[in-house]
Amino acid sequence: MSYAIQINRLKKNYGDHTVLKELNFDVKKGEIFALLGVNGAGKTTALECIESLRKYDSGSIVVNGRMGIQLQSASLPDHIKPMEAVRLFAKWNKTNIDYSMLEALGINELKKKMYTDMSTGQKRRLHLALALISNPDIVFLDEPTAGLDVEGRISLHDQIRKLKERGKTIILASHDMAEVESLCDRIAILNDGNIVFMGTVAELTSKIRKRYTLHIKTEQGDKSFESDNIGNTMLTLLEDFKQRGINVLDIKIDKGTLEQHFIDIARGNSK
Ligand SMILES: Nc1ncnc2c1ncn2[C@@H]1O[C@H](COP(=O)(O)OP(=O)(O)OP(=O)(O)O)[C@@H](O)[C@H]1O
Repeated sequence: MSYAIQINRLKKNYGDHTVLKELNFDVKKGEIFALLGVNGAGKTTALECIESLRKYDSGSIVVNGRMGIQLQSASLPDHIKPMEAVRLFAKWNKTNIDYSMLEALGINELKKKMYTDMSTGQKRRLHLALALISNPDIVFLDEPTAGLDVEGRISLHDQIRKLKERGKTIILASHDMAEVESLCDRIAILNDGNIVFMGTVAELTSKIRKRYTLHIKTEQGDKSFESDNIGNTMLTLLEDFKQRGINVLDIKIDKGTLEQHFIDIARGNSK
């Protein structure tokens, strides 16, 4: 197995607040890997430790490859134009400009705009282009599509998938389960400084397919029941209502969504 990133017992405190409690995980070469968690779970801190932007207290981080890091929003001067930023980054990285990559990300269309006049989506595309200037092996994205409209998200997701096709490893932080479901090979969910789930989206999905909520409306009122075996539960309940002479007016079945399951796990409510 070939790893892009190996994290071993990574610990990070801010003063007496322990944000990462001995995290262990690996990112395989060529995969799209997501760190998920609710606000404040420690995703950005973990990414910044791996990116060498932040010191950590103990543990080890091994990175096998060159890193490209997507900037946070509003991190360029207001009056810089996209190609000025691209040339600056190319110079810093001592590399030639890959015009086909700029074209693919639609940077050419933005030529005349100043950074301050660009939309959120345009800024994110530029940030991604700048992260890719050095032709990195591993690309770090912190909430890459936050604040984008549907079209912007689809377009950026396409670009991220193309990076994977070109053999890049992508590690991203997100709290958007839908984004992760459509994009990622594996995910780690952070809660209170620990990894509480690690696996593929399919593995996470397979857990929730079993969870149902049955809502039954009767003449005596409404009741809800949680069940892993919807067939048995429904038969038992209907038999019980029949024996007690209660008239059932309506039945509704909710399947747990990935989003709900993620929230349960991320908040530590999972059974
Ligand atoms: N420089 C800092 N000094 C002190 N505490 C910090 C610092 N940066 C982050 N924290 C705290 O560490 C915890 C984790 O923050 P972090 O930004 O890593 O979380 P996150 O999962 O990325 O959150 P979000 O989804 O809101 O971006 C939070 O409680 C935050 O307040």
